[in-house]
Amino acid sequence: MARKIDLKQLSANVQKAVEAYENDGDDAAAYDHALEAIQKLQLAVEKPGDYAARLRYHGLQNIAIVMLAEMGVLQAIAARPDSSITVTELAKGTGCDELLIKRLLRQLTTNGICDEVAEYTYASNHMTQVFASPGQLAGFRYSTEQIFYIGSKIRSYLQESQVHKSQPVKQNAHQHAFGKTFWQLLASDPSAKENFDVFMKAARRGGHVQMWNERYPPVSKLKNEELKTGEEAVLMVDVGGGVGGQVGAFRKQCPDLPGKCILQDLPDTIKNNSSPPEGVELQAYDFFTPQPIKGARIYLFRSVCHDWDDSHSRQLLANTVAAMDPEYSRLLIDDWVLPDFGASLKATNMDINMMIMFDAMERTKNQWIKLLADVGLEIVEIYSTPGAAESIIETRVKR
Ligand SMILES: C[S@@+](CC[C@H](N)C(=O)[O-])C[C@H]1O[C@@H](n2cnc3c(N)ncnc32)[C@H](O)[C@@H]1O
Repeated sequence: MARKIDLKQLSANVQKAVEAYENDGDDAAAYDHALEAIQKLQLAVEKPGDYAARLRYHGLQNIAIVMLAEMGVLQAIAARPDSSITVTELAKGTGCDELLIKRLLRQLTTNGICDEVAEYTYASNHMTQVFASPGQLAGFRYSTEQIFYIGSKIRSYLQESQVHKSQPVKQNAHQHAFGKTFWQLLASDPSAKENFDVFMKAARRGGHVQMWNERYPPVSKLKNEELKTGEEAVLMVDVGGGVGGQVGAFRKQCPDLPGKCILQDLPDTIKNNSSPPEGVELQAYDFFTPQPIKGARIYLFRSVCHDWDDSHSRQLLANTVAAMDPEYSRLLIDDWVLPDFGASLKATNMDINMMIMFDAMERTKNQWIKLLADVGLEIVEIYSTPGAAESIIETRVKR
């Protein structure tokens, strides 16, 4: 039965939502509402077959972006923010084939990633500047090299594993495709490892990411607390903190608070960290072993548990819980807290990403409560910022 759709109402909704966004471009909720209204209208207008084709060929856009980035074309356009550039100039400047550049840029301009201002002449726009940045390009490489490859094996994965029939997972989809876990792959492939670290360090969700300390109001009250002092006192440990963007931002915000700030990650990540954050100590640490830093004020796990299934998450959390001072320490999780109804596409994308990479997941509030209780933690408060993807879950040792 054909659905009855009130296009007039949907376009009136768009107008209203866009006006609200125009009035306050910094209002994250207004931004989300505007995009949601536009998407509803687009889906109401678009014919199902066209929508299916759009999704089917979506990956080709990622492929074109990666090719143009490898060729240096995207960066060359972005390097000229105030003037246009012809295909002949691009071919000369990059040493790449003119016809290939024309074909790939035809694709990119239809997507608005740069502008076609005259025949075979292109200009950078606000999208080009962001898309050509190292962090975004690392993200596109990750999607083509990791996600697409797993996608090419997903049917054989289901057939062999029968996970969809609730069979226990012996291998996750990444292992099935690559013959190794994601972490083993990074350990054996320095270029994939470097790419992943660049991706993680960047504002990978398009510049809307706020650092944890901007989304966790109690940071501003730390100065009023009686914090531990002395050589051994530790203010914050960023566990599995990657290259240290989060702990670095915190140290910068609170340079005068007593206690060390420590960045922990796998030995290779620590060894390869060429620009460690100022005022932060680096420590190689495997979070499946006992936490060596006892009684820190804050232990942060940002985008860590979502990489692991419940059993591994319990192990890695328990290692730090054992090191906490029950009165003084707080363990913070910075991850998605999914709603039980009406999850966004951003959230569901990340959940499926975690499923195929790690047989892991983004969790709902009830799933977090259960997982944290299993390791002896209780939730003090969940801080969610409008427009931000993840929430900060503040926990303490159960009383
Ligand atoms: C998704 S990244 C998140 C990085 C960082 N917290 C952030 O939000 O940008 C997960 C991090 O966990 C680290 N990791 C993976 N296995 C680990 C282990 N066994 N011990 C310590 N860190 C580990 C990875 O090297 C990576 O830096």
